[in-house]
Amino acid sequence: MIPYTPPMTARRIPVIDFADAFSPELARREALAWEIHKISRDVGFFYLVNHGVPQALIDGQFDWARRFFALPQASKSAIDMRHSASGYGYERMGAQALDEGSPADLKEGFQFGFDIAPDHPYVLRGLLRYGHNLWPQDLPGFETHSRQYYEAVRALSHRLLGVIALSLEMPEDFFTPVLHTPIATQRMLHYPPQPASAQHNQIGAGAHTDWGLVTILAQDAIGGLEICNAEGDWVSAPPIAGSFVVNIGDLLQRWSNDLYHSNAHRVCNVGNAPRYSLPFFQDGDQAAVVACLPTCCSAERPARYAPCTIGDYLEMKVKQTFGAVAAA
Ligand SMILES: O=C(O)CCC(=O)C(=O)O
Ligand SMILES: [Fe+2]
Repeated sequence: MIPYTPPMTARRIPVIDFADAFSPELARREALAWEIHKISRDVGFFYLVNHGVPQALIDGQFDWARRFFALPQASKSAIDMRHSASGYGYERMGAQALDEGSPADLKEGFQFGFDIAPDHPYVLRGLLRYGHNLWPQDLPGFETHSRQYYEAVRALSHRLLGVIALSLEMPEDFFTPVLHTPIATQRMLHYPPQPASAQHNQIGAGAHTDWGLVTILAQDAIGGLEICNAEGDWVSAPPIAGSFVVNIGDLLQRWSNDLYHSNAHRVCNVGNAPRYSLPFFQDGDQAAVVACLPTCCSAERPARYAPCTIGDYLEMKVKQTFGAVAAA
């Protein structure tokens, strides 16, 4: 059992060396898990270095992001996510308000997901984020490279969730069945410099928590990501070359009975140059039920949430953050 203690206040986001995750020695993986345990109970955000994803692959994906967003608006609009039965494709500027009730975010995006057979029951049932990827017609090579990047980061998410399972005193393979047919979404985001005409509280990405299990974010050298710590202070997460920024999502917070924190964060691009980022969201299988882990509850600390499926939770969040803007 992991007894509850209140979160501490982070002033800066810690850097985790992930090399030991690849060690054949369980004791090394467990020591790493303990580091992740402490951070996840505190700020729920960390930088990951020595993560095993080749830098050339990351740099290449940023190059493709710049090329994609430089396409004519008509090419991007032709694959608008509203044309995809599961919400993949191009997200036009102002389509989403991540901070519910705030003005629309000052970002445009592109998202794609798990490559699943078109006759898979999840696709036939029209479930959110299964199948129906949309790719631009006039950007040869984009899909191939994006798929390579996706598979490398997806593999990293599996290893990370193995360590996270250990960190919660669960078997290392606890999440494996949940990762077989996942909602796993790669987003590519473009934030123009914050315009003088922005409305009150209108920024690149409004304050929000991430919804899934873990997020693995590559950010370029521009900066602008900020994270809310346990005291409610916003601390910046400046770019660190070669790192990913990893954070715990809402579903893991629920699974761990609030032991781990899915912390709010936001983006404001205050400089003069455009900012690009590549967040990957590992959310797990829509059918998986998220119910308090046995290691995270006790008579003194009963389960705080009713069990829910991953699919139901994500569908609610999509409606909240896209619905409000679409209706406006
Ligand atoms: O662009 C970033 O750095 C963060 C984006 C983000 O928080 C999100 O898409 O959930
Ligand atoms: Fe986020």
